[in-house]
Amino acid sequence: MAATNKVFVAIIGAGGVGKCFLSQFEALSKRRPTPKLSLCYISTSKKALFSGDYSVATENVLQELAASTKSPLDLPQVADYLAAAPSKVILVDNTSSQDVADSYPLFLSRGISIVTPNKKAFSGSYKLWQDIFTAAATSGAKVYHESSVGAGLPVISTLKDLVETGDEVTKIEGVFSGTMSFLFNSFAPVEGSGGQWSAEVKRAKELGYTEPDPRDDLNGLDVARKLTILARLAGLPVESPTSFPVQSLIPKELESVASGDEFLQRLPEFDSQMEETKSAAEKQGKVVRFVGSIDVGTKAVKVGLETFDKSHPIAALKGSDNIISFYTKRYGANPLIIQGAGAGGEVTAMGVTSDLIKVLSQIS
Ligand SMILES: NC(=O)C1=CN([C@@H]2O[C@H](COP(=O)(O)OP(=O)(O)OC[C@H]3O[C@@H](n4cnc5c(N)ncnc54)[C@H](OP(=O)(O)O)[C@@H]3O)[C@@H](O)[C@H]2O)C=CC1
Ligand SMILES: N[C@@H](CC=O)C(=O)O
Ligand code: NA
Repeated sequence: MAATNKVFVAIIGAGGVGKCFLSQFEALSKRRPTPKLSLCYISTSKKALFSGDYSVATENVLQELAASTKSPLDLPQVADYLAAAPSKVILVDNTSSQDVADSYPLFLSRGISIVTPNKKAFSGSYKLWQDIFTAAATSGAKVYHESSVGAGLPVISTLKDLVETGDEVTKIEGVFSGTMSFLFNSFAPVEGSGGQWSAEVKRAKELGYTEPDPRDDLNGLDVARKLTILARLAGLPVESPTSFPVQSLIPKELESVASGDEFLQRLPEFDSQMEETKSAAEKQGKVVRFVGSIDVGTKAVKVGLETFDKSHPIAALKGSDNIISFYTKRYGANPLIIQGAGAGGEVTAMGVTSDLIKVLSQIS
């Protein structure tokens, strides 16, 4: 393959993760002069920066974006614009948008590679999953999504390595949500009395751990999406994240509130419900934690609350830590375990940036 001396990068989404990605991208561009990384498009849901000569300055890009009078292009227009670029293009999707995710087959079929922390494409319908990987295989464009599970922790790459080297994954289990980990570690700690449930939820949002709408974490769907992705990579064609049992921590009375903000405002009225769950575990000398598991043999996937002895590694997690155990034929009774921060802008952006580096090494 002829060496490509320039690669264009398009970014959709400039929120908590997107901002951290931008600063990592700028530093990477300085560290790695070849191929030259050139920003050619950036947008939020309301504003965009792009130009006929495919050149967008990275200096003060967030201020320029905020001041821009240009609206984002429609997704098919973005695909046309990027496909006509005079060199290879990598699209970075830093949104949680289903519409953007649904367009991956289009982008990939036009030769545009994708890196993303967005779970929606890989945990939507099984058909979307197949369309994405078929489009990539056909066009040769690459698609990487390490931060869609465990943020920057090497969860997806490890599972792919296990499968591709011929190991047999029998079970995957652990704590897959940075938000849920933070909430239970601070609300029901192994030592001390812990905080107020609703106040901890607000803190998790302020710290950038939650999904844009924190109800997507509390209803268990975020963990269900991650398990759907891992199950599919392990060889189970799970149809969707709602095709197996998922426990929601949304109080019944708040299921139909209109917005995430109203939900957060009213959540303190229901703190007693989580206090009861916590006390029931305490009476048995245990703590409660939100976990998930995939049993590959029986095809059973589940997500919900479980109680743990205080000495259990899951009970002893700190901050937003995830812990993910892979049980495989080669590793036998002692699983391969990955542990560390599972949410937060910088650690998530790190997974996106490292995916970008992987794609660069394959297309340039
Ligand atoms: N936060 C974390 O710790 C982790 C996050 N992730 C994933 O990373 C992604 C980003 O999360 P986060 O940065 O926290 O979310 P934010 O809500 O902070 O940012 C989302 C960004 O995407 C933009 N956006 C949303 N929809 C569209 C659209 N249709 N077109 C263009 N731009 C759009 C928003 O623009 P506007 O502001 O105009 O709405 C905003 O700039 C999500 O998929 C999340 O699941 C994964 C692992 C960990
Ligand atoms: N909201 C998610 C973010 C990472 O995927 C979480 O809390 O784990
Ligand atoms: Na990861």
